[in-house]
Amino acid sequence: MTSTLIINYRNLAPRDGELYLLPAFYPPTIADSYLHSLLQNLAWQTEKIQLFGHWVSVPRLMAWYGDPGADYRYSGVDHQPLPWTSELQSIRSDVETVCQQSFNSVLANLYRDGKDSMGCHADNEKELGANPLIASLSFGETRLLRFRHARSRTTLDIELRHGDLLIMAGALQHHWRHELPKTRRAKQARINLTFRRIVSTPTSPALSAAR
Ligand SMILES: O=C(O)CCC(=O)C(=O)O
Ligand SMILES: [Fe+2]
Repeated sequence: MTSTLIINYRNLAPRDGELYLLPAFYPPTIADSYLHSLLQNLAWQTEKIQLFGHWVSVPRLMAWYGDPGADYRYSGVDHQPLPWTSELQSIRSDVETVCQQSFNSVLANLYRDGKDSMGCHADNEKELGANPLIASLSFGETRLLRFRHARSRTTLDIELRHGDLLIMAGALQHHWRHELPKTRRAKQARINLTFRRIVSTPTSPALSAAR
């Protein structure tokens, strides 16, 4: 499954997982048009999470699209996907071709400026299966994604630019966490689309309550 990636691209992770960067997967003119239409057309929402008993807004906007039933739990909340837009479907198909894997959902993040961010986490939810391949597309402002190796504390910084595709695969989510730090440098908006494959969904209230 990841074999063509291994053959064609250099693995940027020094150990314990796979990380491939395909710079300018979309050339600037195409990336420009996606940036503008996704900004306009996706159902951007503020998510609230419970932190020490208080509800707080996460510092970014989000939207969740996918096949019916591809429910996903993030920020401690179960989410039902919105139906695919034709634009997201066409992007998905481009990403599937290079990844040689199908995706049934996409999480869209909008970082309005450098004050928006994402905290350190691993995409290791049960719904994603053991070694998920996650394809992450960037549009707009350049932002830094920082990986931290759990045991050695090694960090790995990757600059993500307009049109870049980053692929996380293998055992990466078991050993590394990642975050998108705030920065004073970023003035413009950045959109990130992370394509995922949900392999199992909560089937009973007991199961979803247990996670
Ligand atoms: O914005 C990014 O590049 C990271 C997004 C991310 O890690 C996620 O959605 O899980
Ligand atoms: Fe992530």
